[in-house]
Amino acid sequence: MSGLRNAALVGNPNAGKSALFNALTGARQKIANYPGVTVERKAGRLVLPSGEPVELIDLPGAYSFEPSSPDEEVTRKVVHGEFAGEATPEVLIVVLDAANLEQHLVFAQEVIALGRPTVVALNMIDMAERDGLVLDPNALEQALGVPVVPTVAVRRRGLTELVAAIQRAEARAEGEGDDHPQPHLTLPERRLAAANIAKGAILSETAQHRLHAGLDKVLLHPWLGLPILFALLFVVFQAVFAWATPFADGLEALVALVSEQVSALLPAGFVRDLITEGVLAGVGSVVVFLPQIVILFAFILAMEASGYMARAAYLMDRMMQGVGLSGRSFIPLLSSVACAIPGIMATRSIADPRDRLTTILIAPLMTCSARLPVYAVIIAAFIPQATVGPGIGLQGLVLFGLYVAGIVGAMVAALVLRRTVTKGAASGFIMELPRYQLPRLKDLLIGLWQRAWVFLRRAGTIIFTVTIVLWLLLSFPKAAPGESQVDASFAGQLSQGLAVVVQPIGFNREIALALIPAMAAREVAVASLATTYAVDAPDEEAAAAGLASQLSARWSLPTALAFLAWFVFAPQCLSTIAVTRRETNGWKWPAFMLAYLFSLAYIFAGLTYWTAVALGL
Ligand SMILES: Nc1nc2c(ncn2[C@@H]2O[C@H](COP(=O)(O)OP(=O)(O)OP(=O)(O)O)[C@@H](O)[C@H]2O)c(=O)[nH]1
Ligand SMILES: [Mg+2]
Repeated sequence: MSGLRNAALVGNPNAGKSALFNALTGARQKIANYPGVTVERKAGRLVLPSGEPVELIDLPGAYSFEPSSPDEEVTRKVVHGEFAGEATPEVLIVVLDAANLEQHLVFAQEVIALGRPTVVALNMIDMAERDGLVLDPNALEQALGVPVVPTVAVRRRGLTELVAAIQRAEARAEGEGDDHPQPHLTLPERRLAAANIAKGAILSETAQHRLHAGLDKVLLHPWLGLPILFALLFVVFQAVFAWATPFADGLEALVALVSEQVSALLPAGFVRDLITEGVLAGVGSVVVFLPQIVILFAFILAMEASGYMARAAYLMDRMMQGVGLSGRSFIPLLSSVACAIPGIMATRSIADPRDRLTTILIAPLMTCSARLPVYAVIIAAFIPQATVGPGIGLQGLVLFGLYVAGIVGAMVAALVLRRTVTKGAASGFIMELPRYQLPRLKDLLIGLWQRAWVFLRRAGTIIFTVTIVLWLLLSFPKAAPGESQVDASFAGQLSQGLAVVVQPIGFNREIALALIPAMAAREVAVASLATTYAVDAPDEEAAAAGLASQLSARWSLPTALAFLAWFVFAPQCLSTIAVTRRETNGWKWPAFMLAYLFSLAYIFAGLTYWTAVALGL
């Protein structure tokens, strides 16, 4: 063979190929702790102990020779000698992550089966040791039929042995025909073999490592994984209602007590009404949902800290591919459960611009925590506290349904967008799973405190301000005797036009009135309704009744259901629109987002209302 001898580093992403390449050639390839760092071939020079130079090629990581992304395509072409201007590598150096042996052996077998002179670098031995794994390189060598050299690329351990093995392989390449191509196994066969080979090569593992591997077997099971995820989410929403009720009742009683005290202490008039009808009724009606927010986030934070959330993204990947997105969109969408704003910012990690735009456009459909008070107050007012099965509360079930409606809406929207406005194919997704960990109580409490604080600060700023402005607009001008105060007020008159528009979908005037200030923040809808009914109450006693009982007395069930459907879709949040403008550099996409979400909200609220009316609910 003429020219320089050559050898190529192949293996799964994040195995340490580039780290080995740098250590062997003195190059400075970028290495980083996530898969997909190297995306093109890079060549360097390695001098063998015999003094002969070899061209060493660093390749992008791949999971198989059936490429699913452009970087994997590069790997396949180079190895098969189809890469223009590149000779077929004589020697293949398979790099394995010793701590993820079973996973990495799947592709390794495919490489070895080519029958080319091959050397296996059993890399990251240090990580395996840290995990409590003791490996037997000889057993691995026997099973694979090629030399295996343990290495720690970043500490240059095992490099001399590896270079010696490469030299022997180059010598074999000269002889040619030493290694025989092996029969091609199918993917399931290779998976099974990988499991067996890994088992044979692992001398001992700690109980903890076994536990974690066992957990993954169940939680990531192709059939069981998703049902377990959904069952878990179901439990979360049950808990949001079941556990929060006593605390929410307590808070509500406290707000009522303060309101009573204020009424008793202050003389009747402007200030007293402002405090009781505006601040306490309005802001108080939102603050009582603090326990629910805290419970929801306790679950989310625990799932994140334990390492389960990354696995949920992994599970969702297939489903996301089905609608033209990848698992990479999962984390931004999941953050949107807290709030669409950090969710939309998190899309910066999505490389494909169309993937990213689609994710931004559907992020507001994920149920953000600002919607929780809206949902919760309507559910408390209209859905009985019944159980529909052993331990399954109807209220929690409805809440779960609303979250699912948001997710389904987002997926359908993505599907449609990917076929129309943001046309394109799904891009691949790879993700290394983090270690399982018991969440630390202190971190959990800090996280919860931060969430609670964000919620309370919103109540004390945006919601407080908007509610006071609304109260002023509702309270003036004063109604003539016999006339309704809301009818007579500025706010009442202002909302008249909107009331006509939303009347066909079953919304009454108070809802129309609530929709405008709720653009500032969704929770304001609750505060606004509470303030409106407090101002409108015929007497003190009616005014003091909680918002839920006011609603159940004044609204029909179809109206309440239509209101819920509206909030699943409506983009009632100016900050989300603003952040979309910033992230997409213009008004085109936020305008599009507003238009399609309001249309969906109107259509689904209307459908819900008229279906409910037709069913005689
Ligand atoms: N502890 C330890 N870390 C290693 C070892 N080898 C590589 N790493 C680290 O593992 C990470 C991945 O290494 P890379 O060399 O970028 O992996 P790669 O196989 O080139 O990955 P892609 O280019 O994505 O295919 C980096 O953070 C390295 O510092 C090792 O032997 N021990
Ligand atoms: Mg690399």
